[in-house]
Amino acid sequence: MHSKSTSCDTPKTLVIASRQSRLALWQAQHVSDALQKLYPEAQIEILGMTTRGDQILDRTLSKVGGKGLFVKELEYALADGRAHLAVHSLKDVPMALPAGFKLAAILERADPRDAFVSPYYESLAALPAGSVVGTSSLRREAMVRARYPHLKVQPLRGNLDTRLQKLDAGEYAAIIVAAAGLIRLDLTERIRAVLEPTESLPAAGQGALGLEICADQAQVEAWLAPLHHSRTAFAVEAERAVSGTLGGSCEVPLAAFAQWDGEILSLAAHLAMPDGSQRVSAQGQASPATMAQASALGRSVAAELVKQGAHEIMQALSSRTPVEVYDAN
Ligand SMILES: NCc1[nH]cc(CCC(=O)O)c1CC(=O)O
Repeated sequence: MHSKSTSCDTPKTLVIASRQSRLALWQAQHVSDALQKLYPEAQIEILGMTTRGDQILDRTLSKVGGKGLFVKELEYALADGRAHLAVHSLKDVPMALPAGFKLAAILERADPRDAFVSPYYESLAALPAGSVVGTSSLRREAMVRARYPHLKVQPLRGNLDTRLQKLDAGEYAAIIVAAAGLIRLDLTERIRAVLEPTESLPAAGQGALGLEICADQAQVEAWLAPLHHSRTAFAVEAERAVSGTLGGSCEVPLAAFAQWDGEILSLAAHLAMPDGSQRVSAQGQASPATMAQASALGRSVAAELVKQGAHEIMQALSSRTPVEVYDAN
């Protein structure tokens, strides 16, 4: 059970639920360090867990599971009181959390960009015709196929270390992964080129971490509040609203990226067919002062995508043969 909160305003113990991949554990440790700094007296523990998504990595994940597969076990630990919070890559968190859970804090975003990794070539543009690029993200696949139709895209599964091993084994000429993951794992030197948002628009939430708790744990929420970074939270709220409005899941090649310039939040989004054949895109700007206003920005950009034919693309996508697109990190 959760230790009953008393009137003390510092925690005695905080247990962080985490998946067991190297990236997930790094992220949990990062949050643990930040909490320890805030609460030097507290005992902070990481509870490593294997999720269903991790267990069936070697097999093809059905369309049914999706992002939820990687967060559910962590939510059971929260609900049981075995852990007070769970750390997630926000990109992997479904738009709507199950009843009884909430995101208590969003941490300041790290590098949101995609990274080009190759032992052989310095950029996508330098790859000879017919080169095989590894990625299991439909968004990245659509980008490569639209911009570099002479390249081949092949699925690339597994956590970051596995993906790098497959690259080094010669299965791919290059791979595209999130810069943030490589930077966190001290693999920055593997990045040959970062892809600017104008070239590869990031996925909603990429590079940001979210702390999930039981919705009724107001005391835990208050303890986590100092870690909340509200400019990041507004940006990712706008991005996630695009995805939420379109009914986006990890099966959808949707990009949504919001960036602050002074008091202006600019949001760009696009939805593409993975073969690069069709694409709708939209932008919007606002000066949100509340999460609701940030979300409204996302909904208006989504509405523009719909006007341009997003539903037709979604329709075409859903009639494709399901492919494995999800990667565990
Ligand atoms: N899709 C899996 C995933 N989820 C979070 C990250 C990286 C870290 C982040 O975006 O915060 C990755 C790896 C990748 O996309 O290459």
